[in-house]
Amino acid sequence: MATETITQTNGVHLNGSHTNGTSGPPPFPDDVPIAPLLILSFEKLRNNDTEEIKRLIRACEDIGFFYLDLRGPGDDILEDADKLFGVGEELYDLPLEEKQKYDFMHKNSYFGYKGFGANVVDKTGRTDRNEFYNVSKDDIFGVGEKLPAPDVLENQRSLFKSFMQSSHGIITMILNQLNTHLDLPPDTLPNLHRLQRSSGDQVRIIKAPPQPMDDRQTTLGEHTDFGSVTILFNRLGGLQVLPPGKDSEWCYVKPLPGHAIINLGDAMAKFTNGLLRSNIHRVVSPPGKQGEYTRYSLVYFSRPENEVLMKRLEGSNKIPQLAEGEVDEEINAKDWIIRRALGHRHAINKEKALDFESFQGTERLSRRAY
Ligand SMILES: O=C(O)CCC(=O)C(=O)O
Ligand SMILES: [Fe+2]
Repeated sequence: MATETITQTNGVHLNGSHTNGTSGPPPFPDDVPIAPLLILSFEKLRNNDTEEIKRLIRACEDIGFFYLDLRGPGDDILEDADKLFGVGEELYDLPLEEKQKYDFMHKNSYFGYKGFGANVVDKTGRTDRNEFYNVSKDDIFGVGEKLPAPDVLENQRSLFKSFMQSSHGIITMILNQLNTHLDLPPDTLPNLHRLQRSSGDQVRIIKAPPQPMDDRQTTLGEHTDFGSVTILFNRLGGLQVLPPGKDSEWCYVKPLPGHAIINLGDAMAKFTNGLLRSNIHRVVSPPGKQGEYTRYSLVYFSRPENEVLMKRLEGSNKIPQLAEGEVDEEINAKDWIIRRALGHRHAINKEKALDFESFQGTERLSRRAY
């Protein structure tokens, strides 16, 4: 598929709007529980709008998820995202044997392809219902190993580079705002996430086909993200978050055209000893009639540079002390992410893949009741 023709698929404009009432996926239903996430403006945040920054802090402390309205200053990344959804469709149309050539788990790498059902999603041993492909930022920026990739991806390196650069820019802005709020020494957080240094940053493109009506299971098991800040583009529903609180229930995150969904990961919870929240989420079948359609999603995961330790940061009076007798594990971001990302791959872990505790990130912190 040529890049010029990928702006429209199944009657749905890839920015999420419905273009005709007949052939495209139906709108997100209005009778399912929806997470009340704050909608923040990229424009206002970048211009240091005081009220918007307060809302950012509230979102990062309370639930660790928010929408970011990208329209205007983020039009470039919105366009890149549209194109990458098209690239994703081409990628998953490749024959399975071709895609499997790019599964690098046996080399202890989580970059490249993960086949349908390759991860265990719960303690009973059920497996996931999606395929995904991780493209490494270090590879695209020439600061790490160049991995083999299919032509549909090789031919789009400049598109990946542009999308990664914009994503990294948005994340740096968010990290700067959090750095100021936390009273950390200037640039502490951005300096742990430099674009030209080796890290586990990656783009992920996910495909989840429609599931049979009578057998709809979790597509992507519940988890917290492994790194720092995640930027997510959704077209169809299916993402759910478990808000804080003892009796809380899973709520859908409704996709909004022109907006990204942003969430914090384990590193931000570890750096701030739980002051900032890395919230549990999962993906299920898209709700209502959307469940009859293939769900693609696009993600940028930012992670601390490889050698950064996943522990409470020094230098801020706002970050709570560790509890008496508590010590942070001495593990760097690289090993943390490998442990979490490859832990549930049953082909390399056999029965160990069911030992969920040993691959946990900050889920327990996320489950804390207020
Ligand atoms: O597909 C989505 O909406 C979310 C994916 C996700 O949570 C992940 O890949 O970590
Ligand atoms: Fe996630």
